[in-house]
Amino acid sequence: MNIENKLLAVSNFSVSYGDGNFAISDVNFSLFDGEFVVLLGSSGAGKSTLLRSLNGLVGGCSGSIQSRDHGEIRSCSKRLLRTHRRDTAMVFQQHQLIDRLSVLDNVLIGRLGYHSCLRTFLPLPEADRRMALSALERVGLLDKAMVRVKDLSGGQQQRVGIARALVQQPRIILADEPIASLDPESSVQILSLLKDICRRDRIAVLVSLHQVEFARQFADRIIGMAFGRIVCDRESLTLEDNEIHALYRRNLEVAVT
Ligand SMILES: Nc1ncnc2c1ncn2[C@@H]1O[C@H](COP(=O)(O)OP(=O)(O)OP(=O)(O)O)[C@@H](O)[C@H]1O
Repeated sequence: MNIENKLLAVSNFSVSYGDGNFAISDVNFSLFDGEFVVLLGSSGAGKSTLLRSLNGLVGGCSGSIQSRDHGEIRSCSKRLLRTHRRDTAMVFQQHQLIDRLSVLDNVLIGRLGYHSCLRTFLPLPEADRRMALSALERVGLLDKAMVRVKDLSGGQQQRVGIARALVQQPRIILADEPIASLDPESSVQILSLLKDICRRDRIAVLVSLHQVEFARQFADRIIGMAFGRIVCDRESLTLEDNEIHALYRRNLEVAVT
């Protein structure tokens, strides 16, 4: 990887939620332009905490998260942090959409970071609406633009979440178990969409998953976590099955002893 393509560098990063335990412990890794990285690890390994930390959403941290574009995000100004969050879109397991709003209005929420608070009380510019419609076309939901989100299936709702992320025009997409509640067919559709965005738009995607087979199928690189630590970080093709299964065995062994 070319070092100039390094979007984020995470060094000696730890998180404690204040109970004396570390949810993340001394983590080091980098994220590069246009790569598709899967975070694997059993429940409680620290995947969500890590993803949320990269967007400056978690307190109780130590260490460094260095952004190529915005510098050290743990100590940057509020203005820079807002820009970093705009450049770092999130896709959530439970979609985090507003049920009573239309699909289009939910996607437009992704544009709010480009406007002042006052401006957001007015209808957003036509250019934003055009961008939102084009994002909906890309995720295959243009015909649902005026439908309320609550009337969509789980897979369709997740595609709205991805369209909302797209209109942020991010450099990075962080997706926290985006297929956790979906059937296998919808899961493949969502991961294929994220991979296509990653490849065609050169947006780095960091996604946490529990499905080892999907990690192998889609990831350029797999980062394995156990007990808040990174225990492997390799190109997915070079990772042996036993290394992946060891990630899950560790938890089992602790549970049994
Ligand atoms: N808000 C919180 N307050 C206190 N502890 C927390 C909080 N959120 C997470 N933790 C703890 O931090 C550790 C890591 O949790 P995290 O949710 O990051 O793991 P995960 O790998 O995403 O798990 P899962 O796959 O089940 O979502 C766990 O021990 C969890 O109990």
